[in-house]
Amino acid sequence: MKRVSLLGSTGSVGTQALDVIASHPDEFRVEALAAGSNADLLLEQVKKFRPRIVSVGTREAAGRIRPHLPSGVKLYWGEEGLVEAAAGTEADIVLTAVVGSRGLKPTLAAIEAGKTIALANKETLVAAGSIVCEAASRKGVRILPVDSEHSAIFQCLNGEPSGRIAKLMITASGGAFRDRSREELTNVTVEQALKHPNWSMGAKVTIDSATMANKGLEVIEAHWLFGLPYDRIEVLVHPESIVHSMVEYVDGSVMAQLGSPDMRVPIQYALTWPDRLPNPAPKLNLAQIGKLHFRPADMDRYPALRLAFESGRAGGVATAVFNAANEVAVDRFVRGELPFLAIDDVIADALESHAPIDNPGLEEVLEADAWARGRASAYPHPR
Ligand SMILES: NC(=O)C1=CN([C@@H]2O[C@H](COP(=O)(O)OP(=O)(O)OC[C@H]3O[C@@H](n4cnc5c(N)ncnc54)[C@H](OP(=O)(O)O)[C@@H]3O)[C@@H](O)[C@H]2O)C=CC1
Ligand SMILES: CC(=O)[C@@H](O)[C@H](O)COP(=O)(O)O
Ligand SMILES: [Mn+2]
Repeated sequence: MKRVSLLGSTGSVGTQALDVIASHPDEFRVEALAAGSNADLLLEQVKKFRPRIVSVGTREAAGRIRPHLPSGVKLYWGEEGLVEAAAGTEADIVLTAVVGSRGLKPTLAAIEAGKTIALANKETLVAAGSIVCEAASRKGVRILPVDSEHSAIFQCLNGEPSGRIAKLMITASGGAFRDRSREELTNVTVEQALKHPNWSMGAKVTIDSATMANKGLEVIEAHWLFGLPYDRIEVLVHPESIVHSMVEYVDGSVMAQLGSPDMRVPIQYALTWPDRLPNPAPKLNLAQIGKLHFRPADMDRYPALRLAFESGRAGGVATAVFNAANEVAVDRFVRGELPFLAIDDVIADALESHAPIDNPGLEEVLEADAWARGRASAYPHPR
């Protein structure tokens, strides 16, 4: 039986992870659940999965949930609560499914405590890939990908050494506005941007899909997970989201992983690896789908993707700046403070004006993240 701590249990990945866990009750036991403010759903989850530790985002949320918790369940809140849920239990594996670079400290704490990481929270690797990977390798801890593309690559690699890989091909749906030109994006609404063509996901990653900042984050995530330079990571627009990514080997052979666009498959694979178990996701019917399409990603159409490659190549704190500026820009777009196209401008502005630092330590990454948040928050509101 694997013992699991789940960070972000009330979100899209979190709830699907609990579906997977509930469908294999003899395989998993939930040690900790951490969420932000959705106290009602968290309480339901606590009653069903009986974790030993629960954490919520704020003191207020803790006050709301406290009177209803079963006896014996320890309650924490805030950044320290996330760290406690990640590292303060007997869990074997920590599934990190919070949004944003707030996942960094708990992930590092879990690694230091020797836990296997099932990583959905890609922003953590983007903000501090070298620090996280150094810690994981020093502690002998595995980071198992949950993100669908990285799970696909992990499955295609199947343990092959990196010397045999020619390149990674990461597929991208093209997001909510893939059939529009850039000129047609001037007045798009939040509601339109939240309509992903293939996946049902949380708001932030759905907006990131529409700008392709998500693919940019995933390119950087792949660089750290699989150790390939950026010129051997390619992005292909694949509108059907059936091929989740591919690996080309040095002999020209290409391995692809296919499946219905359903996150329960990669979530479960990270939890059961190296084993596989039945999964309730709909099975693929290729005869019904008939055709699959691929085209190169246009960096002028999707500046956030170009900026992600540039920040990845620049290294140091540039990717932390890219990520933090994007988080703030998306939040400001969702709150109606900025137009959709300004998201790219906010990221570009932060990257142009940041102070580069090579080989940053954790404090320097956190400072760069905070600086970029301040810069992006002050980016002028259009008249
Ligand atoms: N959704 C998907 O299919 C995929 C997502 N990912 C990645 O996985 C991560 C999660 O995405 P997704 O599930 O869509 O996001 P959601 O927005 O659906 O969920 C986010 C989770 O984080 C919790 N949270 C928010 N603030 C805090 C806080 N301060 N402290 C603790 N928990 C907090 C939320 O709690 P609450 O709701 O209670 O406030 C919620 O449980 C992201 O990094 C995303 O890029 C990767 C691949 C696919
Ligand atoms: C399901 C998943 O992994 C998301 O990150 C997905 O990749 C979003 O789709 P696109 O970014 O390809 O639109
Ligand atoms: Mn993905």
